[in-house]
Amino acid sequence: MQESTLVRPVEERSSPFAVEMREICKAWPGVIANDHVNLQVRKGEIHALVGENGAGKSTLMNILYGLIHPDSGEILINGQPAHIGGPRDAMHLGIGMVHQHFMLIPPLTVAENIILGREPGGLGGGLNLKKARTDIRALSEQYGLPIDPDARIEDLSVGLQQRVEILKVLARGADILIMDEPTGVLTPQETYELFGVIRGLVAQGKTVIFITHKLREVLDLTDNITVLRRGKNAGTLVTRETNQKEIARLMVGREVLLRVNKKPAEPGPVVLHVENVHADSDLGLEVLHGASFDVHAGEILGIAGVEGNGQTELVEAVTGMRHLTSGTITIAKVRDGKQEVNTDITGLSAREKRKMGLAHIPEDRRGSGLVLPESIEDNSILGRQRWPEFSWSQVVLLLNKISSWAKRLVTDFDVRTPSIEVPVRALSGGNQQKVIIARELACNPEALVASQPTRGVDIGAIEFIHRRLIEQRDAGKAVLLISAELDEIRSLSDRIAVMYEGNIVDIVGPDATEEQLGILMTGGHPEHSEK
Ligand SMILES: Nc1ncnc2c1ncn2[C@@H]1O[C@H](COP(=O)(O)OP(=O)(O)OP(=O)(O)O)[C@@H](O)[C@H]1O
Repeated sequence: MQESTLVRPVEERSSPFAVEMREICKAWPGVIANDHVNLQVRKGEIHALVGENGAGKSTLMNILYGLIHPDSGEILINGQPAHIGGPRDAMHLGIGMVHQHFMLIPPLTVAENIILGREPGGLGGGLNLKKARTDIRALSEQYGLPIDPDARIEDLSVGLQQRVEILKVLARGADILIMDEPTGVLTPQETYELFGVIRGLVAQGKTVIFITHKLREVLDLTDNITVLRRGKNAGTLVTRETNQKEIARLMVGREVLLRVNKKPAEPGPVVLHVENVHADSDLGLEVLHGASFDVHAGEILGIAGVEGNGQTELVEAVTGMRHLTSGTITIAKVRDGKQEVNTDITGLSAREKRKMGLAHIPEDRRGSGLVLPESIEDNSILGRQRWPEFSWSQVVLLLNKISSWAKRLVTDFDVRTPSIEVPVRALSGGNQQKVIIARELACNPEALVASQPTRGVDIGAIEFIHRRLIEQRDAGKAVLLISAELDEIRSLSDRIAVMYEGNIVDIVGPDATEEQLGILMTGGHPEHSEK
């Protein structure tokens, strides 16, 4: 993807601003999300908007799209002052937003979704499905976004659903596309394809504002970068004149360790034993075909695999969220380097497994990790309400205990929030993830299952989370790490189990190359693998 770093001719770089946001201010209760923020995006460029979780990126983009009203500040679109009272105004100004969480209706077709909410006078007009189909085909062709207009959204992969979102925005006549972490939900292949699409869009005169936490993507794809830090401008950079280290420093305000520092593992006895596990998918088809592995005390076992090869179901089976059709799972307590008790936890519920010492950082933090409308305080004891230390026998004592517990987690894990009463919905993605990690680690587990632990979180938080996982390992815990990021798997794991078509096909050492792993992940057999 190296050739992709765009070096634009000078004339083009000095083209007029498509978007100019001046001195934008927006305060939420207890936090200033945008504090006199400025953003200048030239027509026809890919502009990266980066910053730590909670830096104010989504707030700024929601203001540009009219979803939030700024307290003060000025917006100019194509050099003209603009009043953006709502998304309808934004659309009229040619601004479109590709949301992080798709806004599509799953049982409807692509064409029906694109028609819905379309502005009269836009593509096709009215509810003429036939015309819509033709127009979608034309747009697909023009921008290199092939899609079947009659496919149902629920039958499409995440990558294709995103394609529909992009088409929807284009069909409404958008010239300026805001993309809020579009790669967060994509596989590496889908990301690669998306980059091709984005390059095609700007080649045809569109302007793209691209929010991401992945600095490699910033360097590969964008032309200029605006960095926000704690609600303020931290800097603007020309992509081809900068590097990961400089961007990271601007984002976080200090040097960030981009590689993981760790000493060699000192593995002890087996803590988590998974043997010959079979389980069915939601549709009743077998997805796990006898997966087996052990995780030892004091080691991180990484699971690598192309997404969709049973990793999600494996995590659910191990943590008690999916029924096993056969197989065995045991967890052992290890004290002073020796196994004390070994318990069969195969058929236990998630709550019972947690009680036996199995902690879980779930993949889907918004769905199964947190209760979004509830406070940090309430979320900090989620799954532990029935534990003896939180007994209801002395209510006042109990409330004080929960409050000081939540405060401690917030301090220890650097959760950026004005107070513990704040609903977790109002926290940024990375801070939500920290609440889950704090809660799970604070119960001193024997084994930790960490599923996509750094998805959607910023580099400062990634460094923090990686350090915590290694601390768990060094404290003699067994850590099972599932991640779609091969770099993350390779830098953290002491051994790497490769998953392919519902099975663990091999377990290799930490020095396996990306290429060797890639071959295993696609069903091949490289020569150098060690059990
Ligand atoms: N609706 C809201 N109510 C209260 N506070 C909010 C709301 N939306 C955002 N905030 C707060 O405003 C600040 C900026 O949040 P914002 O979502 O803009 O950050 P971000 O840079 O997009 O973060 P992330 O990378 O995690 O998505 C955070 O402190 C967040 O908790």
